[in-house]
Amino acid sequence: MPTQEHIPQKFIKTPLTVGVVGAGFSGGQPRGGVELGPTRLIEFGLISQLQDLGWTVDFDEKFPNYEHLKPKEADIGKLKNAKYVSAVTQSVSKSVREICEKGAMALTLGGDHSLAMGTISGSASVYKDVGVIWVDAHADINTPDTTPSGNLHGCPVSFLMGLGTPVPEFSWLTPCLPANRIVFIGLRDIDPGEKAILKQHSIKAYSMYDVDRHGIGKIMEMALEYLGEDTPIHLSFDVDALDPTVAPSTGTPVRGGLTFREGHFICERVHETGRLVAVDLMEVNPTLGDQASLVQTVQIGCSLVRSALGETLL
Ligand SMILES: NC(=[NH2+])NCCC[C@H](N)C(=O)O
Ligand SMILES: [Mn+2]
Ligand SMILES: [Mn+2]
Repeated sequence: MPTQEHIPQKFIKTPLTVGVVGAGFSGGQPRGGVELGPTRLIEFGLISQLQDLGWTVDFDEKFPNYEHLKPKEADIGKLKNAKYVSAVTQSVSKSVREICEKGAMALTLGGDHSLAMGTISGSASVYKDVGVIWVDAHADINTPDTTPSGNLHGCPVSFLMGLGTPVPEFSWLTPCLPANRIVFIGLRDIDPGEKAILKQHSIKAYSMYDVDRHGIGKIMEMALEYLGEDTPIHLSFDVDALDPTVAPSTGTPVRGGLTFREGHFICERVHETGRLVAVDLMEVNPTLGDQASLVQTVQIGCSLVRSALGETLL
């Protein structure tokens, strides 16, 4: 039974359907455990919570297992696991595209943030003018040339934009995200090469300084105005955007992050536009920290998704 009335959705067909991609993949970074994110989110009741909000949930109980895509020689130069990341994100891209083609909302549960190469290329193949709201402590815009770590979860945005030296193994990923179709919110840990890229391409980015200065309400109005009135929106939410006291179980925590309410407000405000077409919830690593940290982080993951799909306080 729907517990509340829905804001009219401009791009999603009724009856409202959400297609869930459980992307248990950790190859874009070195810490194990983030591949268990989707399993835990679902164990904590996410599917039925979305049904309670009135959504039809299209979800294949058996998670896509990506092991069979794992090549023997995975690295390419300093890019760690690049062949593996390429194969998995290509598969995720197809899943997200198929969901969007049906007029359903695509919800991808990560897994590490390299998966966004797949999710955003998938949504952008259906919605050509999609605007991305990227909520993260990090900009994830290192190129193969600038990455200090070689971890591809720090690189998806540059791959989607086609920046830096092309990597032949990623030739399936044609640039689909112009620099003026993304807004960052929550940044506070940017590598020098990333800073230069953000400047050079005049990319719209709100750091935690900006959130403190203007307040999250104003930041969201500016972000939405920047992307335009009619544009479909893809929300890519890295749980490490939240302060580590709020969401501790994540691989690259950075202090000084978004509060519980600021994180939820972003999701609520995006829902309210009626133009959300895809959501990513990334970097929940239920193996980091103690039991209380795990429960707290997984629960907040579920509630962020609910807010993006229409849960309201009143
Ligand atoms: N999705 C993330 N948590 N990304 C963290 C990236 C950290 C760092 N900038 C790197 O390139 O390695
Ligand atoms: Mn991050
Ligand atoms: Mn990220």
